[in-house]
Amino acid sequence: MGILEKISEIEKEIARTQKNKATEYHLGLLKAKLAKYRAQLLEPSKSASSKGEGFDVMKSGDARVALIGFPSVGKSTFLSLMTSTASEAASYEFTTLTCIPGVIEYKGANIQLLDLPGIIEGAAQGKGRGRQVIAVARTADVIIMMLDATKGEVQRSLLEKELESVGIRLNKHKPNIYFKPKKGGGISFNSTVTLTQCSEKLVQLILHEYNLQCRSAFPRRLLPGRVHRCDRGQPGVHALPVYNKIDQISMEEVDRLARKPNSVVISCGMKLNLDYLLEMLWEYLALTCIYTKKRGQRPDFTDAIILRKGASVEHVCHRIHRSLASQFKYALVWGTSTKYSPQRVGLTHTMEHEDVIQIVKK
Ligand SMILES: Nc1nc2c(ncn2[C@@H]2O[C@H](COP(=O)(O)OP(=O)(O)OP(=O)(O)O)[C@@H](O)[C@H]2O)c(=O)[nH]1
Ligand SMILES: [K+]
Ligand SMILES: [Mg+2]
Repeated sequence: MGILEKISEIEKEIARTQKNKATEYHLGLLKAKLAKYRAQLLEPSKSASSKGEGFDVMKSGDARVALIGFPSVGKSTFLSLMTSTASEAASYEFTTLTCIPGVIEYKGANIQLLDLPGIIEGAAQGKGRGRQVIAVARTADVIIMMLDATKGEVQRSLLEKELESVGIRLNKHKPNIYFKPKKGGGISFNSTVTLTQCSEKLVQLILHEYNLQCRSAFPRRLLPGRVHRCDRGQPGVHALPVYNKIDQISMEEVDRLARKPNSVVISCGMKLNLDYLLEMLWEYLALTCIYTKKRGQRPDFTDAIILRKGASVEHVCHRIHRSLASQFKYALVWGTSTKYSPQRVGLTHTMEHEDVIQIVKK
């Protein structure tokens, strides 16, 4: 039996099982199985990826951003506008059939931007190219959820549903369950709220289904009737909702969309608000630019070291040279991360955006 058939079998069984106290465990297990199979749908299949379908794009640059959305919302138009790569755009759906990479150069960073085919409802279950598209999306640091401003709110919730069903975390939620590897093995159960709809035993069964016995679980909040995906500590991908084509709607409507939490409104056609989108993207990516300086010389502002937010002096050392950290004596740092400029710091000092660093070796 293929995965799709297994999924539909389980869905049927869930539908015909009466929901009550006696069937609670059974239903919980069915849902856990369902979640497991759906996740398997996204695992890259050897046959699909080797056929040169253009989905195996090499990661390059300092970060990766994927454009996800329904057909004809303007993903390719956006890529062609923001990068030097041209991706064919047209007024018919499914113009783009592969993954097309471009590079956005911003604040000294090279951000890889991926144009992808439009997804359709049910993409998560493997409809259309959904499976490949979502597999690429999972490799991105940030997803731009592109929406057509003329299409109304329903589009956004459909897209969010697709992404959430495959465990792509959207900004509004914190993960409900997370895991920390535990050396001794076994499951230790902890909840930070009173459990009214589920019990420790059910959680243990679900975790067992996921083969996670050797990890400890800390469910924060278990919602009735829902099995939460367990991502085995994988960091989530953050999604930024962007409404395109605002040139087609009224000012009132633009204003309403722009005020929604975490949303950005743009028009690729009229090049409106693209700078703001880049700023938001930069914040979502949380990258930090560090400039280096040699003793007695001015900082080199032409060549920044791009690191994740929260990076330490040690991270900077590793980026410059593999063995630098072992020869490290101290560093002088100028910028917002220090009280004085320059300040003498050690390897654990946390760098901030646009700090200047001079490393002194032993
Ligand atoms: N009015 C208006 N039209 C736009 C805008 N951006 C894109 N379009 C048009 O929307 C249509 C679809 O654009 P594409 O860039 O092909 O959209 P896509 O999301 O890549 O589509 P698929 O690859 O088919 O999924 C084209 O006719 C574009 O010219 C915009 O800001 N305003
Ligand atoms: K199109
Ligand atoms: Mg396209």
